[in-house]
Amino acid sequence: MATTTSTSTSTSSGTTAQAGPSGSLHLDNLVKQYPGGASTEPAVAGIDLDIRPGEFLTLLGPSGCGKTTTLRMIAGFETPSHGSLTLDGEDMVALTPDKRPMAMVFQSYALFPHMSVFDNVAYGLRLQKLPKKRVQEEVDFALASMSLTKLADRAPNQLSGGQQQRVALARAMVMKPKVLLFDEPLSNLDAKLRVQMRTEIRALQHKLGITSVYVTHDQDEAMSLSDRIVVMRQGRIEQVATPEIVYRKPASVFVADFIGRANFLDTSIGHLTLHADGARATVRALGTNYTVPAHDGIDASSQVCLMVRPESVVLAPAPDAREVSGDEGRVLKSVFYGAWVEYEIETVDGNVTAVIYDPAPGDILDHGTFVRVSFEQDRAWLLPAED
Ligand SMILES: Nc1ncnc2c1ncn2[C@@H]1O[C@H](COP(=O)(O)OP(=O)(O)OP(=O)(O)O)[C@@H](O)[C@H]1O
Repeated sequence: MATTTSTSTSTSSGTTAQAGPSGSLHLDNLVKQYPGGASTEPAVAGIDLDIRPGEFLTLLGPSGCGKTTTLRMIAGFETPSHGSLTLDGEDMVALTPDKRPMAMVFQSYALFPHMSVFDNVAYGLRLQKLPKKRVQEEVDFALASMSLTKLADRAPNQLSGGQQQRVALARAMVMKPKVLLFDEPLSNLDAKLRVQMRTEIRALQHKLGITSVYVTHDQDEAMSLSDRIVVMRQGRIEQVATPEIVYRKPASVFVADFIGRANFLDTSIGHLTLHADGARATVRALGTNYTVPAHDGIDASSQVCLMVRPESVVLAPAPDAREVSGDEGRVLKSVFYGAWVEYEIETVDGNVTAVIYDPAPGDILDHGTFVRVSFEQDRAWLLPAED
């Protein structure tokens, strides 16, 4: 494990590991119960995950759901109470963090304050007693990759937060780990820098092809960085899928609510059919019948709710409408954000949020305006209802 205090790329036999196309992580029923009494729920309550070589996987979820504990078990900073963890078939649980071919990037950067940028990045390689020339070459390359060459002689306290995090990244990548672990690395940076850094992290990870596990509670970060997202809830996995699937076909109301914004409309199933590309159900919503894609965990008698993302809501003029009924609703609120307008509309099924992108000049609906409200049925998603 490459951190400020230890090194990476050594295997259990103590030999130097070479970076390769491998990096297949397997978590099997991983449990962590912190000491604190039998009634306490485990922090991680049985996680199964196959992380593919070169994959960028993000653990996402609300505070306290067990993301960091899972990452720390992978790193070796926490010992699992139960379950197994292997990397390319080799048991990791038996190995101390310094023996795991992994490197971690922390939220706090964790740089040595008394060392220059160059020495911070060179630290792990020197511990491995690599020849001086090789250390120079490897560090030069890592610094150049992170646009840090000109800052090589500076101390960490002479750098901005973004630059310090770049040094931490360079220090991790120079060790050529099989797995890179990220613990909310961008949380201390301002919003603009976070966006810039995540682009850099993704580009670097693509280039190096190192299996990466990233912890965040920022859904934009998860969506923009990940090959797959693991949404966690109370120590368990709620869904593992690509960002698009997690957004369009969330496994639960919890996931739908956590990722992006959504309207949830109470409805019931009129008819349910199975197709090659999944289930479809006819439902009644906003005074109209729709045929919508449906979660495969529901049957004709399930209690369901319909997820409609705000950008899938369609508004049309309703000049003759005088009250909220059928598909006719009334604008309660409109907020202009420049690239889009957000409306809150009173409908027969409760208040609905609609987002209209690129509104025409002068085309913003006033409070009290009546509109026909519908949605793009292929973009809706029928889910099991949740309390
Ligand atoms: N060292 C510890 N001892 C006891 N309980 C702990 C310890 N570390 C974490 N916990 C508890 O385990 C649960 C999961 O914590 P964890 O830090 O893994 O969550 P998280 O999803 O990373 O949260 P956050 O986003 O706030 O960092 C929480 O209930 C937390 O209070």
